[in-house]
Amino acid sequence: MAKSQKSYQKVDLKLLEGGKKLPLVESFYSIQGEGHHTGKPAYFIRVGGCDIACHWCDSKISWNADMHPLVSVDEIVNQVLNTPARSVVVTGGEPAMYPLNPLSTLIRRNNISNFLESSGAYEITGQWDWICISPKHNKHPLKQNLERADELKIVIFSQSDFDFAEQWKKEVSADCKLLLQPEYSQFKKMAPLMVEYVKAHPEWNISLQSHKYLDIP
Ligand SMILES: C[S@@+](CC[C@H](N)C(=O)[O-])C[C@H]1O[C@@H](n2cnc3c(N)ncnc32)[C@H](O)[C@@H]1O
Ligand SMILES: Nc1nc2[nH]cc(C(=O)O)c2c(=O)[nH]1
Ligand code: SF4
Ligand SMILES: [Mg+2]
Repeated sequence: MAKSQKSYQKVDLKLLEGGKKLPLVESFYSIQGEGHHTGKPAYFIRVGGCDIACHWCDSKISWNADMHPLVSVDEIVNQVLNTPARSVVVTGGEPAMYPLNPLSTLIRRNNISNFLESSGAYEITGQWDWICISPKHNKHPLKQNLERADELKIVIFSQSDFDFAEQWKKEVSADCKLLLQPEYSQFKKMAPLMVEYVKAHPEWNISLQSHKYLDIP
């Protein structure tokens, strides 16, 4: 059967040797485009595999883990060390589907900060300097992940997502950064509503996917 790009194929966890290897979609040195740390240089590690299937996902290429090679975390982190990067963003796909202890530990052992981007729908393993949770309608985040989130980033696709955002705000810590991010294709429609919402609810801030405007990965 041909490998499908846009369908989820579960990777055999045994092949990952407890997280010493991970399916790697891509890795690149760029600028954190989203969220509280927008504008900071960071090395990105995009892990393959996600079964959550957000219809507007901008990383559908990553859904099928089978499409991407298993790469050792040593090799991945060695690539980081060939750059001046001081921070690493681990994203996907849904990276929390995998044991992340070996990767998170190795990044930190090299005195590099590690940031995680996750839907929060799976138990997050590893030690992280910054956890961004972006809750999804298809599979809700786990309570324990919300409690340890440094940043809550809600994608605003339609008006009802403002209520969705308020629902998750109740579950995060008092110092968690609260961000609303326009779904990219709905920018023109939702951005003006978001501006009014944030002016009326100043605990929320706006996050734009600035890398898309800078035309960088
Ligand atoms: C591709 S996801 C990977 C990490 C994880 N699966 C998650 O969803 O948080 C990275 C970030 O991009 C956001 N995102 C994905 N597609 C988007 C889109 N079309 N517009 C705005 N944000 C998007 C997600 O909500 C998430 O915060
Ligand atoms: N520049 C840049 N910043 C990002 N922040 C989060 C991203 C992601 O896909 O998780 C991302 C991304 O894909 N590119
Ligand atoms: S959870 Fe993240 S990677 Fe998975 S489909 Fe949604 S946006 Fe894409
Ligand atoms: Mg992205």
